[in-house]
Amino acid sequence: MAHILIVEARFYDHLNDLLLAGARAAIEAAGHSHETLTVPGALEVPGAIALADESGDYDAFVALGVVIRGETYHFEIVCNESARGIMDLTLSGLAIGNGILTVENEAQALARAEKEQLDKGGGAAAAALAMLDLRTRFVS
Ligand SMILES: Nc1c(NC[C@H](O)[C@H](O)[C@H](O)CO)[nH]c(=O)[nH]c1=O
Ligand SMILES: CC(=O)[C@@H](O)COP(=O)(O)O
Repeated sequence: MAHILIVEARFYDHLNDLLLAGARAAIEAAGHSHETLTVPGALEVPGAIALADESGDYDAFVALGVVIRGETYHFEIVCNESARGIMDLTLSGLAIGNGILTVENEAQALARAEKEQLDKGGGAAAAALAMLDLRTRFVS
């Protein structure tokens, strides 16, 4: 059984609750355990994963959050830099699924966060487990 850390950027409570439900259901359906770490926003997710990995307590990570475009360029920064930070950690060998939504409005976020619709939380958990399988296969 693997132990998964879900790192959630809790910027929109109701949307995160939906993403968490999907991710947790997917992890439990696969027979694994999980715990959740909450950070303020998407920009803090890569650092939190890196710090948590230092503990050696986790086999894989699921990043969750919602970034909704506002009035300024900050949307691009938050989206691109959180994704880049997560990708850098992936390329360093961590098993991570990225379920940070980057959307134009709340309606788009809801459709993607709800388990009964696009279930991006569950999809990110599945991706993390797939990467863990690869890590187990290729890294002794
Ligand atoms: N606007 C959103 C943010 N912004 C906050 C940043 O992620 C970060 O926490 C802040 O800049 C302090 O370092 N974060 C989200 O997750 N979603 C947003 O819509
Ligand atoms: C995605 C964001 O950072 C956003 O919430 C910021 O809004 P604004 O660009 O209107 O300051």
